[in-house]
Amino acid sequence: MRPACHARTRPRTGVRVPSSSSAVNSAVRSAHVSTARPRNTPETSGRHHPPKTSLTPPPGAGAAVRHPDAPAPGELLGSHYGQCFGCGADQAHGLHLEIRAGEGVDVTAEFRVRPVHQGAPGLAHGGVLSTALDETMGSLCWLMHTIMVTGRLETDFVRPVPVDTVLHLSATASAVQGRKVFTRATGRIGGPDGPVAVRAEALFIKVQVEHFTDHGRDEEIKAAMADPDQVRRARAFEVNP
Ligand SMILES: CCCCCCCCCCCCCC(=O)SCCNC(=O)CCNC(=O)[C@H](O)C(C)(C)COP(=O)(O)OP(=O)(O)OC[C@H]1O[C@@H](n2cnc3c(N)ncnc32)[C@H](O)[C@@H]1OP(=O)(O)O
Repeated sequence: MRPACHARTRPRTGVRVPSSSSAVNSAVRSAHVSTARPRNTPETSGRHHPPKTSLTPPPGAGAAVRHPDAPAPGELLGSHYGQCFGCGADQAHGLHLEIRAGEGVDVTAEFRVRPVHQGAPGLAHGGVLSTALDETMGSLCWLMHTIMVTGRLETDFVRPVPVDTVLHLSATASAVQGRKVFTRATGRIGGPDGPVAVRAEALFIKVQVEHFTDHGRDEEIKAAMADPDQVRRARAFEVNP
């Protein structure tokens, strides 16, 4: 049940489509690239959170703890919501991640990049790769029996990921402090021990189920609450925080 929005900021009007590869090259070369560093202030970010260091667990943060009723190691976690872009089976263009529990507070998953996930020709879109990492880290909530949402996510894109590549994902929760859960993830290509193509660190914030019911669009919330399986899961979270 997570919102996934992509705002297109580039104006569509007045864009010339180059007709040859040399025209493409010159269009690329002449693109204006700003070197100004964005300021991260309450005015520009909307919130007053320290940027980089907030992904590093502070001294005194505790270890993430595997819930006694967490899925067994190797068990498929299943989708939390059929329409989820990351794990839902009902999303035609979604990532269809099937995520498995690890032995600690960790998970693994595989993601095959499809043509609908392209950014550059033949290559996965970086935002899609971030989504795969985000979803994998978000699924750690099942191992801790807590509900959490992404507060901050930082991705390193180390290698390009071609279409049809299987990205071998793994994620772990490194620490917990109050409502903050510190996580990290990697995506490898060529096998589970292959070279790292993408990696991320993220800060998840524990929330109550009202985070979704208060803010989600009514029709989806009503449908989700009418689904007995969703209700069972939401209740399980509330009685086993
Ligand atoms: C029916 C139900 C079914 C349920 C299904 C479950 C599905 C799960 C799906 C998973 C899908 C996959 C996952 C997805 O895609 S989840 C979708 C993407 N994420 C969101 O939409 C979240 C939107 N943001 C919010 O709602 C609020 O900002 C939240 C809830 C995150 C915090 O607002 P809230 O008012 O509650 O808390 P707070 O502001 O007092 O902050 C608390 C603490 O956290 C620290 N902090 C906060 N933000 C940041 C930041 N950016 N950098 C650094 N630090 C940050 C903050 O400093 C403070 O620290 P401290 O002062 O305590 O030290």
